[in-house]
Amino acid sequence: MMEAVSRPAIAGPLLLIVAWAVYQLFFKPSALPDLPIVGARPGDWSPMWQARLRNFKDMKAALNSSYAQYQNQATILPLLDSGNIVLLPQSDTKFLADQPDNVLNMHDQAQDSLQTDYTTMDPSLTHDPIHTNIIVGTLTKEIANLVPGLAEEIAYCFDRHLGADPEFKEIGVYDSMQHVLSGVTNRALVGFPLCREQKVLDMGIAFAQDIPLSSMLMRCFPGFAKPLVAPLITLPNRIHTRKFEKLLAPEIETRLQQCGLRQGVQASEKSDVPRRNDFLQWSIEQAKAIGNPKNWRVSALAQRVLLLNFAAIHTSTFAMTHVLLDLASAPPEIIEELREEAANMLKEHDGQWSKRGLAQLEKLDSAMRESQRKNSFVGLGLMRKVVAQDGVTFPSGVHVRQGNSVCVPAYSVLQDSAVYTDPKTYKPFRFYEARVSETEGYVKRARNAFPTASPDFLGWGLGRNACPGRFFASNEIKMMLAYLLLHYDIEHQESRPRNVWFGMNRIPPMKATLRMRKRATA
Ligand code: HEM
Repeated sequence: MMEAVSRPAIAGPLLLIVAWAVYQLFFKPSALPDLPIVGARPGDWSPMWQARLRNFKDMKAALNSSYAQYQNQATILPLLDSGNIVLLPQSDTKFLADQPDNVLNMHDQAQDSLQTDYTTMDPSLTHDPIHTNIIVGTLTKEIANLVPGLAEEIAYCFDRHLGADPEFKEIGVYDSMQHVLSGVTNRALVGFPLCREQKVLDMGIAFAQDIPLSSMLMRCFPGFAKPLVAPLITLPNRIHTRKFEKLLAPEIETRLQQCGLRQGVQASEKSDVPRRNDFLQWSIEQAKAIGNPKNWRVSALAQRVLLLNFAAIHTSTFAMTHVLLDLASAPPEIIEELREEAANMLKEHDGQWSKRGLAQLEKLDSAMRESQRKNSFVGLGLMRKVVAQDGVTFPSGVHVRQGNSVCVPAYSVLQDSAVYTDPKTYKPFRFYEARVSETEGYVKRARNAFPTASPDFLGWGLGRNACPGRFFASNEIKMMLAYLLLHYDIEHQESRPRNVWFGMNRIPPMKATLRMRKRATA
């Protein structure tokens, strides 16, 4: 062993790596402002590194102690896999959300956090995120037209994944909701019948799982080592992407031909070609309108669908899992009240699901928002990279230099008794009651609706980069929940299983189960 290490070919690079690590640890000049370090203790030999380890072990304690000790002051939050982040006080939230992309940049930050230059197969797609424009514009506008198809898919998926057993049986909440959401979401992304192809859905779910895992591993390596380790770490991402492309290719080719985007084939004028109304179709039309052939490559179109599977499926599955666990352990009359609200709405609309009908489910909307308040996966809000050459001075007085990352407390505000009374209790009608007491019209009432992003509620982000899929997600989840409550009984739970922290995010207990049975009447 020692003999091998003493060979110049091994000793040379080894020495370089050790020198680099020592420099990074002890001698590199800090670009960070001089602020209290969350997790550091007097007498630490390397406050940043020891704080990183402590914060990694107990993120909740780190956020709680920072918020309690330094509520009106910025701090440094050292994280094991994401470096040292400047945690600004909540009072800086609005300023942060209002800054343009050339001052504070969300995409640069996401590139760092998700390592998209390595974890996605075609990084040019995330550098030119035109799919986000479709989500902000077309998807949101088309919700009303999509609702009937989504309702059909919800019935199909619940039947498939929860079954029709009249006896109570144990259901893995996270897994079953992930499968249902994958089917329902892909109805809007790729349409019927592709959304019923299990292999398509499996690849979407697998890719959505690859990104967090591979990005976490990639973040552990210094820049120079990333290209060396990436081929191994991201092998599953590549396999799932290629399989997904292959599965979608025939459908994409057909649609490209219909749109006249294949040489020698005229756009189809035939009236028997059904008008598709899904994300894939909008992407092809968008590509045609932009006029750049790189956007209508089969791989580009398929990978944009895959990116949205990543953005949509985990987040919505978390939300659905949380609200089911919350409702199962709330007093049983809550479910009865929500069921009655849904049944009355459907009766009023001749048994048909519609966007207008869904908007009437204000109690259910409130139960969903309250569940997000209690459980949102967003531990740190509005994570942005400082890109302005001269850095940024925040209203709280701290100056942060270019290249550093900033964020504001999200979890801590959602749990703050000065903002939300009795924050530890799940109060399903908290926001409904606030909506009912808002006397000044639509805008104020909308403030308490599930998809509303606000400085006190950062579960969707805030400002120009706030989640563009939130209106779709909120209708989709609401319809799923209403359907589930109307068609299934959920056995009451004495206590709610606890959430877990995964890095800086909070996630539901993945293995939690609930007992459910199909109801005789709906
Ligand atoms: C309950 C479900 C969801 C939650 C809680 C959620 C939450 C979020 C959050 C916190 C962000 C970052 C915002 C920021 O940093 O300011 C985000 C971004 C994003 N979300 Fe969602 N999301 C959900 C569902 C969806 C769905 C269904 C879609 C698409 C159909 C979607 C598409 C996106 C996209 C494309 C971005 C990036 C926006 C950009 O690049 O500016 N999300 N989401």
